[in-house]
Amino acid sequence: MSLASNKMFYVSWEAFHRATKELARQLLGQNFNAIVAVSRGGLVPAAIIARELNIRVLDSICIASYNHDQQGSLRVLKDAHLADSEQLLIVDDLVDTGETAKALRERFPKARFVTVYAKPQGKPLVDHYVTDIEQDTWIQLPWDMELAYSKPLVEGA
Ligand SMILES: O=P(O)(O)OC[C@H]1O[C@H](OP(=O)(O)OP(=O)(O)O)[C@H](O)[C@@H]1O
Ligand SMILES: Nc1nc2[nH]cnc2c(=O)[nH]1
Ligand SMILES: [Mg+2]
Repeated sequence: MSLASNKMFYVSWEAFHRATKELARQLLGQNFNAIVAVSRGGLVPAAIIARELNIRVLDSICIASYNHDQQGSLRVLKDAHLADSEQLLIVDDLVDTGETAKALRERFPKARFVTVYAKPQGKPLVDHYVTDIEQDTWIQLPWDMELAYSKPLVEGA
């Protein structure tokens, strides 16, 4: 989707931390021994989950497919070196069309794949997620935003 739809879901750092901790809670007891973070968006939730589940082994796979909100062809810029296994957890911030998730499923068929946010098209590809987001809504993540002055309502838009 594109920002042209105007529907936004704004996520604060606190909300992102809370949702990611909830994701970690869902994973408790599953005995993961390593994490692959899907860079860049998956780096922050991967660090939070690693802390909550006391996982000390992390690697990254660097994938780019969007230039801001425009989806392009998917490029793997750097692969991960950890072996595929059922104890391996793949972490990304969100799943949208599912194209990134599909590539990860092919690369790591045995691993579990989790995201914090999921839109309907990508949802069937994740093992766990926390928050449903409509397909036509753009998720604004905290690292892409800054605090800004907001005009009082009486001054009009
Ligand atoms: O389900 P999809 O339609 O494939 O979209 C999901 C992917 O898009 C974003 O990454 P992006 O490619 O923008 O790179 P980034 O993580 O570096 O921001 C997001 O972090 C997911 O990895
Ligand atoms: N920040 C952000 N990145 C995305 N990549 C694919 N979909 C999205 C989205 O809704 N928000
Ligand atoms: Mg990403």
